[in-house]
Amino acid sequence: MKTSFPRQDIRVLLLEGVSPSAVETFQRAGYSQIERHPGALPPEELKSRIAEAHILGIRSRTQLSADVLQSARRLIAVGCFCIGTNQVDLDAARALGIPVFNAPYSNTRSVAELVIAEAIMLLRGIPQKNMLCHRGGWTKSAAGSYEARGKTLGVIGYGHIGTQVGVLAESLGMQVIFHDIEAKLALGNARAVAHLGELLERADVVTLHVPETPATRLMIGVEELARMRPGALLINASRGSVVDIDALADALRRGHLAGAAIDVFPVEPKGNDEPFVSPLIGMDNVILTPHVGGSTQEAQDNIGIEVASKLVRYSDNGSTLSAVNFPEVSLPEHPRSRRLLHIHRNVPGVLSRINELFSSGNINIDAQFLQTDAEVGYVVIDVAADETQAAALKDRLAAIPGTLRARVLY
Ligand SMILES: NC(=O)C1=CN([C@@H]2O[C@H](COP(=O)(O)OP(=O)(O)OC[C@H]3O[C@@H](n4cnc5c(N)ncnc54)[C@H](O)[C@@H]3O)[C@@H](O)[C@H]2O)C=CC1
Ligand SMILES: O=C(O)CCC(=O)C(=O)O
Repeated sequence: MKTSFPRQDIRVLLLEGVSPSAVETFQRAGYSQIERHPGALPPEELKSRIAEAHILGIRSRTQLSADVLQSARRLIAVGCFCIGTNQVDLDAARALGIPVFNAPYSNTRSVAELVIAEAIMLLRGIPQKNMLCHRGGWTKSAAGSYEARGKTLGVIGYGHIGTQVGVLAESLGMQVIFHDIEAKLALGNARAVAHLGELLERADVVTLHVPETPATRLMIGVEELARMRPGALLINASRGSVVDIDALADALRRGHLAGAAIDVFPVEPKGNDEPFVSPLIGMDNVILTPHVGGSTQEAQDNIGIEVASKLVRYSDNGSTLSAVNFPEVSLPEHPRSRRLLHIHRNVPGVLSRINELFSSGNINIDAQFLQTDAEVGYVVIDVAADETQAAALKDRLAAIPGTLRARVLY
């Protein structure tokens, strides 16, 4: 397997309409083999395409399972051009020596703005009024229409997005309560509640901002919906797996909830040419959006630059800073040395074999960096060697038992 290349030989595959700003970032760094697809690929095509790619960029729809990743023989890194990384089997990627990067803040504000807009629209009953006007009807009435001021917003998951939503909601005069599994600094006048049930019982508007994890799967089901106040509103711009969508449809049909705004679904179309199917279709009091919480020009431009820069930095320099599944190493430049990267299973004996290789060969090490986690070790070695010597060293490193990936940087 060839794992060391000049930049112009590195193949970058960008799926799901990743922003052109990513392409420009790669090009500016000297990468020329960049392929960009507007949608996600079906599993079999994905497998055959990533077998040839060295760097892969995806958004939320591409499922990188352990099985798919097995096909990625040449892959050196994955970039999730979004916040969520639940679509990637991160452990499987790590076990193959593939770091995964994301953009943890670039679309935070976009999601928060949409959520606040939806809260106001739902409180005013605008979705129903809008639909009726489209059908030639007219409901000029204040019934069921409320100001946001003075209402209680319940934020579930008080992280980057949840806190932004809270700050914006307070500026409208809303009272903010939140529930999180971690102890969180409450911003402004926001208050943590004792447990999820209390939040559901007190909030006029409940908004979800948790990641997809085993614990958040179906965290809002029949019982939780029943605990919400009659006439309350639910907003979900987190992940579709978090809400029992059939139970939600039932609560809306029965009038227990007055409305909902849903951006994420248990099953989402792979691209804009696939049909969207949901039990919520046809409900006038529900705002349905096609997973666009983070889809603004500003967010996508920033994400493109941020994630592509991280991938370029890893590819050119070996830095794994802010990788979500990998030992993090922030590396200086290496202007006068060849840099060798060695990723291995963190088992006894590998490091001594590496050091032995250099000492027995009488090779001068300019600098060495090491970071490990429970499963993976990442060693970076700068040596005074010419290109041929460095390539030979890389081959000998790759032959050490336990090696996952070995690379020499140009
Ligand atoms: N609709 C869209 O386009 C977008 C959706 N998202 C989704 O929003 C999620 C949240 O994003 P961020 O705020 O940036 O993440 P974050 O990691 O900053 O915050 C998540 C918060 O949820 C909390 N949490 C985790 N498990 C929990 C549980 N079981 N119960 C209560 N709280 C729990 C965490 O402690 C953390 O404070 C992302 O993971 C992603 O799935 C993110 C961006 C765009
Ligand atoms: O815009 C996207 O592709 C996905 C946005 C999202 O859900 C995320 O950033 O986690």
